[in-house]
Amino acid sequence: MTELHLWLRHETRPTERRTPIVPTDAARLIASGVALTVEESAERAFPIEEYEAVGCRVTAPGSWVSAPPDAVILGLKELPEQPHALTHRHIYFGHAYKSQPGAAELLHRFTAGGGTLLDLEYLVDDHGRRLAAFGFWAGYLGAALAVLHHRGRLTAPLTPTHKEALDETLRPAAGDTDFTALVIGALGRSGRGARVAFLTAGMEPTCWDLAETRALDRRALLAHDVLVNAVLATTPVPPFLREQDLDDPERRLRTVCDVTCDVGSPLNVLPVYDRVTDWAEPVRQLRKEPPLDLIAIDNLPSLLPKESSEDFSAALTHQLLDFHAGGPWGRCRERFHAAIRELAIVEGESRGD
Ligand SMILES: NC(=O)c1ccc[n+]([C@@H]2O[C@H](COP(=O)([O-])OP(=O)(O)OC[C@H]3O[C@@H](n4cnc5c(N)ncnc54)[C@H](O)[C@@H]3O)[C@@H](O)[C@H]2O)c1
Repeated sequence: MTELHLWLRHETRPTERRTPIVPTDAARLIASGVALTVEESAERAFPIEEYEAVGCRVTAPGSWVSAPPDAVILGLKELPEQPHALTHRHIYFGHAYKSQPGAAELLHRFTAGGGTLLDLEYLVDDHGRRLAAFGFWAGYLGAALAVLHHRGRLTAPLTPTHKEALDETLRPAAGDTDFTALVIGALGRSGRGARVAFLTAGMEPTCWDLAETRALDRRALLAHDVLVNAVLATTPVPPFLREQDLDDPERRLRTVCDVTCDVGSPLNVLPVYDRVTDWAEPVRQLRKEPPLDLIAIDNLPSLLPKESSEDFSAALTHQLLDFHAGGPWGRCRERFHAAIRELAIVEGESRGD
């Protein structure tokens, strides 16, 4: 029996319909003794009544700011800008440890209030493997959008949907011509999702992972019609595509979906574009002749909010049922304290202390 009080907050992003805990897992948590408060949310893909029915306490959106001090606030994406000082423990994707824009400001908010960030990206097992992630659905959607675009069936703006409806559009139709596809990072979560989507679309992609890119065969890469990049780069490697490859008249490649979206990072393996695309305009033309179109959307799983939430929630619930000071949560806490120390050093140096 754990004495955890979780507070599931409403997401402030208007397009965010996902949630880290779905009602069936809320029931599991409550059955194990967790107190669960859930904020109402018009956007969440799961109605509040389903949480209420399994014993959650329901409260107003944004009321976490006055939650009891021992409550652990749970969400996915960014916190609102107010209040400035963060006093609680917060579980969510803070994007604050890689010098991202706004990272230092966020860490200052935590130090100002004495709160703690338990960043979901850093919830890892003893081998450093992520314990809860949305990667599979990112890859699934990335490949699905690439197929639909390549077949001339992608309509914008994109809106959240269900897997059955998406799969219906993915299945090959009369008049569709065959094409070849390559998934790089094929052994990872996103890569596996991409492979499953291609199979649903009636095709078997070429699959590359670390072993196949060690001595990169760019000619073979450019000989595919569609590329889905799903790598998680941790060290710089030679780029998969360069500007001169885009101008290569022999290039067969026509559609690129960059699930990785590492734009501007020194680890970017596709340094041939400078900004992501979005739901309103999912596709950008990188070259007219020979044509090359890019899809680089950084919130792909939100397009299948129900399925991606269900998977994520199952994995996270498993960890929340074992919420204690050590293990994966202890590592999250240590990572947070390390980030605070690094920030103090960097700011000390920049002041010339
Ligand atoms: N666009 C989105 O909405 C979205 C959502 C979730 C994740 N992502 C991104 O997708 C990427 C993959 O995430 P994941 O959860 O699948 O990671 P993962 O760790 O499960 O898989 C990454 C795979 O890439 C492979 N890889 C790494 N470097 C490689 C290289 N040089 N050549 C070939 N393969 C290489 C690894 O071996 C691994 O199999 C990450 O960059 C992540 O940030 C994007």
